[in-house]
Amino acid sequence: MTPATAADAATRPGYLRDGALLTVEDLHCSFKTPSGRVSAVRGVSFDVLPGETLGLVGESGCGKTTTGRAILRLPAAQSGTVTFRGDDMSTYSRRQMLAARRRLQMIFQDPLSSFNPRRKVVDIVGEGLDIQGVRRAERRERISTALHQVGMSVELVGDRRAHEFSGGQCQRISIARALALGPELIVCDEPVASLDVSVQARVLNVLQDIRENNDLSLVFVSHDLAVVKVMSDRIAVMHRGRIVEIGDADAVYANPSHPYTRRLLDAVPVIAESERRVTLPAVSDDDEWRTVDRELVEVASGHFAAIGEVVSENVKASS
Ligand SMILES: Nc1ncnc2c1ncn2[C@@H]1O[C@H](COP(=O)(O)OP(=O)(O)OP(=O)(O)O)[C@@H](O)[C@H]1O
Repeated sequence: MTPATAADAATRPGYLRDGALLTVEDLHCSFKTPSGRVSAVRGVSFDVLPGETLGLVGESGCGKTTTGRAILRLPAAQSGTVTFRGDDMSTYSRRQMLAARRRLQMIFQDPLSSFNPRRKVVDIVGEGLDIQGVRRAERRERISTALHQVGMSVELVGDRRAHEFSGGQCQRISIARALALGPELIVCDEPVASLDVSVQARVLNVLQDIRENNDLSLVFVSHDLAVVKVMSDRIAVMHRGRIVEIGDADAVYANPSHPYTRRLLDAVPVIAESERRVTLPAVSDDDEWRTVDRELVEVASGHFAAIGEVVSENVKASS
């Protein structure tokens, strides 16, 4: 996106790039509370290229979730612009916003709070398709493909109710629901934070696979810099409603410029290259044993010793 005027060019942060799929500029969000207005997001700007993952990281309460939700107007920001494929969505009507949901989706931290656990899996995954008025045959096909992409079979799980599944499986169902519409970008809000340690890596793997296979862009929100680093091409570090540092994930990791980023990094464990690949057990009947990046397991858990024990036990049991 090119600035329209000289004044725009002067105020536009230099790190925003031409050709971005999503551009967020000078976003401000606040909430009315009994004790006054809380300013949650204070002038946040970033962009995401096609196929790129931007990690949005920072401590609890710094405004990550509010930023992620504002992209989809859940709720809308007080001011600022969100541009998708060159279109300023801040000016969209409800109808236009509904249509945009085909291209922009969101995955929430707790899957069970984002769908009715008593519904059948096919109906949960088909929710967005129903809202968009997708025809029956195409609906069936899309649900089947989306479930397949998260490692589930519509024949095996389609007619079962969501409450019959584990937390990790429910998160995979919610990923399938987002995928069914064929989005170009998904905002993932702490997608593994509510999951058991051993399941987190599997869900992160599913996200990486679908991202690669669908050439998807992700905005990946997490309080855990290590998880974000594994998932992201680029990282934006948020502190008290502002982005204090943004850049290439490896560069931010190797050479953080902000003291707050350095503080976050100090909490991240380091893993030797030789110990990187491990095999994880299946977590459900339709899963297979799978070799994953140990860093994913480790950073997802933050408790490497515990995971190491589980992994070696399972490796032993299988040999
Ligand atoms: N609906 C709301 N009403 C009032 N205040 C809110 C609301 N949502 C968020 N806030 C406040 O806005 C600030 C940013 O919250 P937000 O949830 O975006 O942060 P976060 O970085 O995602 O933290 P967490 O990971 O804990 O959710 C916090 O001070 C929070 O208390």
